[in-house]
Amino acid sequence: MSTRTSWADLAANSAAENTASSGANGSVGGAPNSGGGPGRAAYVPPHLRNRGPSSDPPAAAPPAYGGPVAAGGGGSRWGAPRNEYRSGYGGGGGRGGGWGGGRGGGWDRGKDREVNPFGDDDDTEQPFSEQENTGINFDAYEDIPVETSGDNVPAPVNTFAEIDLGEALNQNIRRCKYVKPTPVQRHAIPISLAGRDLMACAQTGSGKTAAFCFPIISGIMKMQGQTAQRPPRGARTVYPLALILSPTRELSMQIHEEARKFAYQTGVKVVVAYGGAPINQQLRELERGVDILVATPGRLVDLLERARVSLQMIRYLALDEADRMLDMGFEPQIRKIVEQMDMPRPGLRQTMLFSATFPKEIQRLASDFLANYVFLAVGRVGSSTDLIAQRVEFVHESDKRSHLMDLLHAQRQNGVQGKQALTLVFVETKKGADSLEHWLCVNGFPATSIHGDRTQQEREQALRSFKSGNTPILVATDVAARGLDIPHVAHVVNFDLPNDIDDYVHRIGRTGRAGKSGLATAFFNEGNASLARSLAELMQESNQEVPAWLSRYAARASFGGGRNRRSGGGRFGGRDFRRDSSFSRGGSDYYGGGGGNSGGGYGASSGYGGGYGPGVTSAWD
Ligand SMILES: Nc1ncnc2c1ncn2[C@@H]1O[C@H](COP(=O)(O)OP(=O)(O)OP(=O)(O)O)[C@@H](O)[C@H]1O
Repeated sequence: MSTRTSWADLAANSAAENTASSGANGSVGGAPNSGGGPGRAAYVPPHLRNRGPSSDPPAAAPPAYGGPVAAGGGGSRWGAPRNEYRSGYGGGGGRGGGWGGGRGGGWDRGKDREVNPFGDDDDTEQPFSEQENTGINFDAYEDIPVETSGDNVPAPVNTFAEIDLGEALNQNIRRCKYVKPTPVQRHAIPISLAGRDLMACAQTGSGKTAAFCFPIISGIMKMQGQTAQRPPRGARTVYPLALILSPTRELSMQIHEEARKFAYQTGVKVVVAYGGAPINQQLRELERGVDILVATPGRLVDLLERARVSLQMIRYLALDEADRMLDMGFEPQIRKIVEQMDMPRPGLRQTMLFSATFPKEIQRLASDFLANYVFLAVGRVGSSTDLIAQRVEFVHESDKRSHLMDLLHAQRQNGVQGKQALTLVFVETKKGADSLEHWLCVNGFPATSIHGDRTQQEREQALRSFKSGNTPILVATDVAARGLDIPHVAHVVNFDLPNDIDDYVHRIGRTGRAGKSGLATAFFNEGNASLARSLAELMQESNQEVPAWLSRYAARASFGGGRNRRSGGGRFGGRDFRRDSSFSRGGSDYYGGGGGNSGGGYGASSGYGGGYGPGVTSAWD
């Protein structure tokens, strides 16, 4: 295909950038440019993997992905078992509500034993100006338009130093080598610190996790000097002060890892609970004390029903991937957690919703959870970043495998100094993932897979192996589409395109993160006609070259009324649904009319919950 040369160049550039700073990725280097060279883990075909105990030794190596629960074996990081709420910890630190508590107060006894999540025990302080997060190109974000709406929106800041986050947290920000806030952080952090509810939409990879973690950690640090009222206490019930919900186990683990770094030596304890892992270990970890609970909805409901967690003391609620959390698949569970248990009402708690996409219908649903909130959009709602070069190639279903092989061969040839760039390949079904993985391995391309039919241990092992470069190709269903921050992913291939353009945005967002560039290639054929228009629009908006044939598909399509209209309307501005006078329930430009779009409307699209039959992507936990 004529795009081949330019594709290869792009892949090489993207790979170069994504491997340039791969000091932490040393295990990649063993087999220069080789797919299946010596030293690779022995390949086990998918059909043999679920038999008997997994060949993966549990937590044999320091897990790149959390293993926070399994890693608890060394005893409590916090020393003596903690009480569950703030008052139990003050211990008379007695500095009042100010920052004294950040370093002082009754927490010191536990801090000494806290595992250092940075692994840099020398603790050398660096000023903000003398460090950098390697490879971050902040200029890439400078021109992005920002829109806020709501009453009395607090002003943005330009530096972390301007924000009163507390010294212990500031030190962790320096340890993370975050020199200055990303645009979403510049706006969202002051809004949250001012106590306002927030619905925030910002591009993939632009630092949303820190944007909701910093104010939560900082707020809890401020509470440390205060005396909270003890709730009437069940035998072993714990009372977190903050709850962060996310749709997948791996994303919850990742948020936990991040939050633990940000909270290091602040005295704020972060615990994670997710399905597929033994609940007893999670219960033990909770019993040692929890300020911030990161969880997937299913496991949290379980904990609530066992009365092991109470939400009575929640002051902060954050929904990451909030549009996903409120679509038809998850909404009932989220409503149960937020509205039907003992969580304080909107206004009595602070609620933050974050995502890269926010369809208006979901915005409307989400507003039930918020009080007098600020709407923040960094870039257009649901847009993708220009940092990702997007390619769409017309590939018949029967040619997809050989086409993928061509891409991978080209990529191998352009591999940079023996370091193979990571490639993430999205497919529609779990069976499809297994079979493509098998085929790739048989053909000399070490691959692994992640999907809902694999055990949690297998999922985590697959991610570790991918991240380390041992298996530089990961075949995934949508379970890996959102939120995962995997360094060095140079190329995302949409082997099967999703039905929903927002899913496409999240998938390609696994590359081109934190100012780095990336490449996304999609295989398009007649079966994807319903996506043509929104895809062409998205590409145009992100300054990508739209192939003429795709424009023809887009023009031909009378699919405009369906779900695949771009999130939030067609121009910058007016994307807060409260501003859109034409918006009303059931009459939105998203769900009305329908046109013959197979992906259109609730229920029909795989992106919207229902119908998880065997072999069908059921990505969510
Ligand atoms: N201020 C900062 N300076 C440098 N790097 C940052 C900064 N903030 C975040 N990062 C890094 O940027 C990367 C992406 O951040 P994050 O995972 O929070 O993105 P996101 O917006 O949540 O993406 P997604 O929409 O895919 O979930 C992470 O590796 C994070 O450590």
